[in-house]
Amino acid sequence: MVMLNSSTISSLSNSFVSYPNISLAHSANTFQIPRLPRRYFFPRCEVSTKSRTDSRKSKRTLFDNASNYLTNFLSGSRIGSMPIAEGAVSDLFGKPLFISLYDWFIEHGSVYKLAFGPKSFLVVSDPIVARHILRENAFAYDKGVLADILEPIMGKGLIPADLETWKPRRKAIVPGFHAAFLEAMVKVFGDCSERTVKKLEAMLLTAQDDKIKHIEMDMEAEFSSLALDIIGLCVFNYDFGSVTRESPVIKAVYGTLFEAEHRSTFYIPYWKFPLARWLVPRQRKFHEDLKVINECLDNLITSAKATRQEDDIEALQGRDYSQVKDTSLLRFLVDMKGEDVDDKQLRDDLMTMLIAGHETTAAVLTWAVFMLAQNPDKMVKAQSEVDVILGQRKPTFECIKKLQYIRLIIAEALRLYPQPPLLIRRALQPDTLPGGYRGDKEGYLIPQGTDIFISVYNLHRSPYLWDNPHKFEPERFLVPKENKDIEGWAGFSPYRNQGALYPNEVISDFAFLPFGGGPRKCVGDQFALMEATVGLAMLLQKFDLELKGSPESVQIVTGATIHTKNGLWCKIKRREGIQLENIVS
Ligand code: HEM
Repeated sequence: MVMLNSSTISSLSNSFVSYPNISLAHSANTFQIPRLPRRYFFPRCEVSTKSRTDSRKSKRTLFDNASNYLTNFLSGSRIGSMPIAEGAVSDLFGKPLFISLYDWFIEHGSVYKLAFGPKSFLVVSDPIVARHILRENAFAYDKGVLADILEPIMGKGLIPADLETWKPRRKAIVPGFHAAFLEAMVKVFGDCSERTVKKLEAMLLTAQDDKIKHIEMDMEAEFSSLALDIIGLCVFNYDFGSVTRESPVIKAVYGTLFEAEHRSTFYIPYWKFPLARWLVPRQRKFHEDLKVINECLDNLITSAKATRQEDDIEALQGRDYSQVKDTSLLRFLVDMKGEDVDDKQLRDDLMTMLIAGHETTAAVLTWAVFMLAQNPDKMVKAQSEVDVILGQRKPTFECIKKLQYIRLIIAEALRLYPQPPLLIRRALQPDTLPGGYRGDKEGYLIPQGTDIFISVYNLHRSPYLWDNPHKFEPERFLVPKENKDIEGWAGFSPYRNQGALYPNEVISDFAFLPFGGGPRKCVGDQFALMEATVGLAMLLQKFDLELKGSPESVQIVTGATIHTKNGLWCKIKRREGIQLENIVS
């Protein structure tokens, strides 16, 4: 998934959006975008622990109130009465945008307007408003600037697709993630995770020869390879084998991901300049990478179409999924239609899955290990569960159902580090947002073209919705959160009472929405959750993990996902008494 950060905010103002000027609440000293020194034009922002000054508060003057009033009057809407976080651009640098948005959420409330220069953005950290935008009035919004960034890479794939393209494609793709398919995919998750485990084991054995008891590994890089292999096999039945080797296709995939990330974090939409693709070296490389992947995907599509499996088609049409031999999504999409699917559309769909499903899952595993390493008691608890449920076996679908604590660790990692931390929408028509739980109870009328960030990060760490919001407590999902104060929010019911394997946005009434919600909710949610559960369980089955340095030394950067600046370096030891060679299916 691709998210926006500070500099993309600026690129929004750079023209590809036609947006009514809904805020006049900036003054000369806050409108600094054009004067940014060049050093700010870098793609990533590091977290800074430096506390923010309160200077903005004092800048809220009569002028603000007047401009609020004027905006209100001019737009004929109530948006002007919304609290405003007005920014000096410098506020946004030195830490990721989503962290700044959290500070402003605490200061200004759960729906506020972020005014930068001539642009305003609504920042939503309210479950009732999020539910309205994502579910109740979902088709009144599109993906706004996100679609502009992703379209050159994903074409008309599901994420950037306009509503007309999206509807039939979503209908075609969703059955490919049917429970019976997922059950079959669990085997792929186990086989791929086993490769990672064996790689670590082989390195440990070599180290042992030199009397070294542990190895030091960047687990973020390992999870990235693991997730790439899994997505390749499950989506288009292609074995990248990236855990153990490099190839031009793998390099091209990483190159493309890097470019997607760079675009999401750069000030100027440079890829839109007419000659950029020939003149700018990184653009040339990007187009070469894209060509390599597209050729690979085209070959896979041609081959899938040429080898249509009659039995599989019958089984698919009779919904007898257990009889289907090739469970990859590509096979499903080709066979299910029973007729030629437009190759370009198919390629866009596959490319979207590749990008949407790769880094996101790798990031969940990364942050789960990061948190576990700081909570050794919880690591021991998780390992005990793995020992009891799995012993020395690889997980099956039935085992996943029993690995409750591992599942909750994955959910808790997603709560603390949602991927992406912001969801992006643009109003296609005027809309009335419901009243939030803090601030204005009457809600706001927003004009067409309003750009919105739904801050999943803020919702997941909201002190109004969670006890100890910043603490790693997987057990929290077992306890109901009674709601006495927030009108219109149903509160939180324990996930297991609802028959769900994992907590979700429904049981938390949009307080926990790691996969979004409503019609454009992630199609791969169960896939990703099970994949992460299997990967984590198999790692803990064999190894103890410790952070190599202090937790503070693991710096956060944002791009496509929340990830680390220099990797998640861990010390890895084999667990006492565990013999890796004994893994059985
Ligand atoms: C932990 C891993 C993952 C996370 C956290 C995640 C998160 C999300 C989120 C938040 C959205 C909604 C975006 C929005 O509303 O703007 C989304 C959409 C989507 N995701 Fe995922 N995702 C993950 C894994 C996957 C996987 C494994 C796949 C496919 C194999 C996938 C495919 C998609 C697609 C196609 C969409 C667009 C759905 C639509 O617009 O209809 N995701 N994802």
